[in-house]
Amino acid sequence: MTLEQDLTSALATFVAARSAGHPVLVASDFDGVLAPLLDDPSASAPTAAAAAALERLAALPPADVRLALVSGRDLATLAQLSGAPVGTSLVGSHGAEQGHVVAASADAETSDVEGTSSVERHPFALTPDERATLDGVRAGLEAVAAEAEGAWVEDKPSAAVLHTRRAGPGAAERAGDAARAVGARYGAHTMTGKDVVEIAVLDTSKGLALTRLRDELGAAAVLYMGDDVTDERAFEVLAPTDVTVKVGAGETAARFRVASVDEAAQVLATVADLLS
Ligand SMILES: O=P(O)(O)OC[C@H]1O[C@H](O[C@H]2O[C@H](CO)[C@@H](O)[C@H](O)[C@H]2O)[C@H](O)[C@@H](O)[C@@H]1O
Repeated sequence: MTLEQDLTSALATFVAARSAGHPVLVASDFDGVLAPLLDDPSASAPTAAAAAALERLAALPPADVRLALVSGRDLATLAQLSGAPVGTSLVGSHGAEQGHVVAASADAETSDVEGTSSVERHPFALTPDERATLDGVRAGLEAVAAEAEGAWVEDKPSAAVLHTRRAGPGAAERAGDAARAVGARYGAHTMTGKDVVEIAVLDTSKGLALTRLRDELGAAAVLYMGDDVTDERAFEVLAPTDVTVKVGAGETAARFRVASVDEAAQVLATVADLLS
């Protein structure tokens, strides 16, 4: 598989931007980019090619390249399902949660399957008001799901998500509208993604999270890949000199597009090649 020439050239320019104290930042969404979309979110996993490319990037000197996953998943689930290598920065819940993968320790909160790595989380807590709002939102979405066969609700630390992938098209649309009405009733923050409506009690975005990460790391340039509407917020904050890649169909602010998760893994492998 070969990437289009313009994208390959942009990746070469991207890696060349690094300088002393200013690594490049390779950041990616998880679902639909590293992992194919599935009916059961708990079964998601990176493709073998994506996992191999992440490992190669993580093994390179941090002075040259830093790695980040920026996801709508809650942080613990993202760490567990992605198997992200030690050194990876993690952004969960669309920016509400942050952490990074470290070598395992005895008091680890979240460990990988082999117990070789764990996640160091930045402190995270809701106020009592936010907690009460989240409880109301969750109950509202449960009521919506009860009326739509196949729909169900995913819990996150700062949000609840109505999933409609397994509902029929008409039922999914009605349930989505009802979920957005729940969000409006509580004055919460509503995000519509692929067969999901997420109602969050914190106002965050992948764009804010990526900007914060870029500043923290002093990144010379950023590569970001995403497939969903929520990734547009990340594409929009990046500069024309950064590399933004939309995976799959749909309108986008990204500079480049690849067709599939396999091509997304190829982008990561190409960056690893260029830096090796
Ligand atoms: O930002 P991402 O890493 O892309 O996470 C976005 C959402 O991913 C999950 O839902 C999506 O993937 C599921 C598994 O393939 C699929 O069933 C669902 O239809 C997709 O929307 C996750 O469950 C959500 O919480 C994330 O926000």
